[in-house]
Amino acid sequence: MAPYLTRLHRATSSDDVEDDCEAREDPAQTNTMRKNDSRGGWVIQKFGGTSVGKFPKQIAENIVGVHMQQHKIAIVCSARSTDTKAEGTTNRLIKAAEEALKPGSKLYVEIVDAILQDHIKTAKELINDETILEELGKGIETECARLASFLGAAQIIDEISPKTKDVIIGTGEKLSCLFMTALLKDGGIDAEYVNLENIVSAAYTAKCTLNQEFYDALAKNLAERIEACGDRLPVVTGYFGVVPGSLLTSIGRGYTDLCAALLAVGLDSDELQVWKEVDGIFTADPRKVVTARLIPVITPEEAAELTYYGSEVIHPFTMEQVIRARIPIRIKNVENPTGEGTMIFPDTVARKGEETPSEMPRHFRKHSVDMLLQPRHLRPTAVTTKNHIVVLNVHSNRKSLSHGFLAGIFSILDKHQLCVDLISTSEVHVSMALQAEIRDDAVKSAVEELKKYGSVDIIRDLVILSLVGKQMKKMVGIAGRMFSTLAKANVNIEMISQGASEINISCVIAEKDAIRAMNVLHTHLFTYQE
Ligand SMILES: Nc1ncnc2c1ncn2[C@@H]1O[C@H](COP(=O)(O)OP(=O)(O)O)[C@@H](O)[C@H]1O
Ligand SMILES: N[C@@H](CC(=O)OP(=O)(O)O)C(=O)O
Repeated sequence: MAPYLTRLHRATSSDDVEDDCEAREDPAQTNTMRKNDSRGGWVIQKFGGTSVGKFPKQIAENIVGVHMQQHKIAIVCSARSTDTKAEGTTNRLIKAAEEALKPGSKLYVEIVDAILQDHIKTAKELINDETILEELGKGIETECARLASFLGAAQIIDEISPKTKDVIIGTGEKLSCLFMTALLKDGGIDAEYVNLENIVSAAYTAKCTLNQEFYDALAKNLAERIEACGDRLPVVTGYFGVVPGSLLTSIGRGYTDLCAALLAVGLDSDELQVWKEVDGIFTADPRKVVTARLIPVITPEEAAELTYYGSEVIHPFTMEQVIRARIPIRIKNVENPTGEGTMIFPDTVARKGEETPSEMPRHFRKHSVDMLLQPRHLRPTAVTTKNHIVVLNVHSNRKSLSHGFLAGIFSILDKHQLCVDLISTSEVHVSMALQAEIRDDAVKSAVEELKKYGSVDIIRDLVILSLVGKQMKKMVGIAGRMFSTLAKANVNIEMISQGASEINISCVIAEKDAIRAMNVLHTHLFTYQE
């Protein structure tokens, strides 16, 4: 048995962790700590897992500590990743859940122990105050013990439902926030750990769907919980409990962004800041295109399109919530806190079918008049690629009418939970591009079933290459220039899709050509055309 399981005895629920933290507070000490009592409005700061893992001191001292001079701050954190997200706590927790389902496997105990050791080691390295460190150690051990017994129970009953999986991954955000709360207190900031695992009532989840009504109610609950912190700085778990459907299946990875967005809405914040390890949104992935430039302002539609097509800068649900409430989102870099970052900002022109806003939203008036006045040049906003794509080509055997043909194909994809990123059809032929990285078994099973509609071929090792930009609808011939530029660079195009969205032109090309294709498009299409 892992050492923490023998040492831990009393606490079985995470409420005990919070009770412990409350009970041990020394009033004399908290009186001398810095308060979250600025007269400015609320700013919500979201920190991703790799930022909390790599730069916790920088966050506490140079970001939270500095911004609380001007604003009331609430921070929302994801589970720690000390190196990459792929090796981070959330992925380890998902692995632990899978292992628990293997009869007799005890690997899940080792994974939980590794998570525990990792958090304890970092705590010891960074926290100086003995009392704060001891309290944090207990909190970490309690959470890990609870998780181990939960996984043990799952192994006995041989079942982990999607909701159980949500509870398991939630441990990552709880550990991360216990740690950040302790670190802030150690640095003299009066912080309060806010565990959201019970913020959604079970009654609500049973009868509701994940719709706007649900988000509105949740935003209100979140705001009430944060207001209850008074002048303590809230450190909020990006995990917000069991939601209708399940967190992983209905919202997906990156849910902390959405949590921060709802909090920003509930508190009617001045700004939502999403802190990352990149200066903001660039005209192309800066790791792949060295000449990529930082984009100062981008519309929510463009940012969402970039996220769907491979530049995963922000969870797309986030934008909708925050922009509905007309709150600006700013992407900023934890390694360069004074940089301006990228502002996600709706233009004042109405979208199709929507009313033109009669005046600039309140928060924008204050922030960005200068930016709005800057001329926008006629050029695409960004180029992006989405990796690990397969294309399925289905040629009908003409045994059903075309409407039945497409309906049948989509019901098979739905059954295997496969999501089509791009599609191109004729009456008897359909080509679909989908992401197959973690769903390869599902793709294989779907292909077998699709054969009843005709011959199916599958092409692998592809990427979707997309040009994204609001200005493109005014740029006559942009699609032609995109494809002729690719042709001159000898890049073969497997499939084209244009027109589904007027701000995106996409095609599918071989993975081996991806970086070269992005670079030639960036060189040839991203120069100014006044
Ligand atoms: N257009 C883009 N602009 C900025 N970053 C991009 C873009 N496309 C892809 N990226 C990549 O997205 C990553 C996002 O930043 P990072 O803070 O590391 O992510 P996370 O918060 O998910 O850990 C960066 O590594 C960057 O290279
Ligand atoms: N831990 C979750 C939540 C999250 O939002 O992560 P990040 O902010 O690091 O993308 C995940 O890995 O999906």
